[in-house]
Amino acid sequence: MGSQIDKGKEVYPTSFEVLDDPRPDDISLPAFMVSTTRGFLPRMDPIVSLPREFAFLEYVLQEMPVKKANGEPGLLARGELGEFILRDLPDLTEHIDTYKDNLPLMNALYRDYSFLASAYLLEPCHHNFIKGEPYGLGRPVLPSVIARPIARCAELCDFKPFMEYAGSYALFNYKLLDPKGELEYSNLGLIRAFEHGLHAGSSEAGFVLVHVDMVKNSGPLVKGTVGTLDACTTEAPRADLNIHLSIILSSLVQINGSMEKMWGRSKPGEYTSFRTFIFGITSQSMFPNGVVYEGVGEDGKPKSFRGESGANDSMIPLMDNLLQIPMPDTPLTTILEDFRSYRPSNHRQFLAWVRGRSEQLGLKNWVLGLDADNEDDDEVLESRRLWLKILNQVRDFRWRHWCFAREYIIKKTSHPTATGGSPILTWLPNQLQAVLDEMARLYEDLCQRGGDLGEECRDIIDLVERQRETLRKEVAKFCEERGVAAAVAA
Ligand code: HEM
Repeated sequence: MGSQIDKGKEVYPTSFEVLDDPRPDDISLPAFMVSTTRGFLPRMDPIVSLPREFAFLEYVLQEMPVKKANGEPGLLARGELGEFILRDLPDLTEHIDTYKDNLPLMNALYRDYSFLASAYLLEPCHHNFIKGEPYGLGRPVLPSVIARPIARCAELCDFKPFMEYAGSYALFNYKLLDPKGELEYSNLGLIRAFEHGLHAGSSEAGFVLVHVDMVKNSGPLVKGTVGTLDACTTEAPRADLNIHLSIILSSLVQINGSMEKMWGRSKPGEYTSFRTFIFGITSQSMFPNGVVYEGVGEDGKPKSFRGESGANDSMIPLMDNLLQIPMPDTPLTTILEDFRSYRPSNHRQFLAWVRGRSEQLGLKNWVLGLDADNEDDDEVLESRRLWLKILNQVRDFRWRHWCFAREYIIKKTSHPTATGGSPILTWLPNQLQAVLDEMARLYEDLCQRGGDLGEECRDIIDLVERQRETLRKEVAKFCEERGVAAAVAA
């Protein structure tokens, strides 16, 4: 990564090395580095076995789930995890430094301690939930036997000392059932779970593994993005740019196709029960005063972190940055920006580089041919169609996502905040609305400039108009029912 461009408040790296070879055996590099082959997945499949010094940690994690791998009820089912940890878990922090040069292993330990931390903090809420009561309060203090080691691993891996989406719950938590087999859905299982996730076919496993299955397709998304940015700086014919845009488009079609399978792989009626364990501290009623990390830091002040959320996945933010999708200046967008810090640092830098580069090059105007009138008209028209179709995939993702939120969460619980701490009724619509607006605005502008964008783009824009109206009505209805101020403009 090169030096930084300071653009107002924002600082962007001026260069970034995307790996072609993810170097899976190199333990000196962080587990998460962006590549054109594995995209945003870790460079290697996640580490499953821990060194012998951590045998007790492994034992607790296997005893912990509501339903253990052998089908018997575990510590969380009996409400005994907290007591067990306080009584029996040794402080293993000193052993971490023995392995500190092995960064993928540090990532595995970070994952494992973050599972233990969330299970410990939220165990009381789980028991309130299964009695049909509100979540009540989580535990306000994380004991030093968890707080010290998670803080150390997180420091070494550059994560927050709390469960994250990529580094822990989702992207570093799958294993190949047949280690010699392929990375394909039928060959995937979870390494760690809270509820029934150690069982194939459970909704908890399906929820996590659909994310993995989608991100598996992100290599071409990365490759197409880099190719598009490069095409803007070379004398290559515009047809080359259109090839890179087509690669992005087909990758997104695959990603959305995989996402659609969520409905069957993780049942809407079963989501809220394992979800209890992935809530964060920030903006949650369960932790009104934050959480004290015993034995960490000098001041003993409570800490607060956002919870695990797909919002910290990097694929859609990559498109937001490349396509320069304008987000409204609202407190909801501030949350979107805050989510940026909950990603592997290499993902963060890549996204910042794409954002800076796209703006610096004036990519949107160039791809859409808005500044020049001496280019090959057919190829420019094709670039415009591809840009709209890529935006349409971002819309498709966010629309489906709104449907997930409606069916898996809003209709099942009145808890007002999502796991990442965003307001459940208004936050996803904030970004979906922004994409719909951008598409409608661009289409109108491009039509005024002349040239036929074709039947497919006309159909896309018809759908955009219908969804804008449906979204507005749905959000208004839910907000009225729950006494929340609607954020999606009429
Ligand atoms: C049953 C399925 C799902 C549910 C119920 C769900 C729920 C949510 C919720 C409530 C949020 C709001 C942020 C927060 O946590 O505070 C969110 C954000 C997000 N989730 Fe999911 N999610 C699901 C599946 C997925 C999948 C499979 C992905 C794939 C990577 C994903 C990626 C995202 C992204 C990118 C955002 C940010 C959206 C934006 O920028 O507009 N989610 N999710």
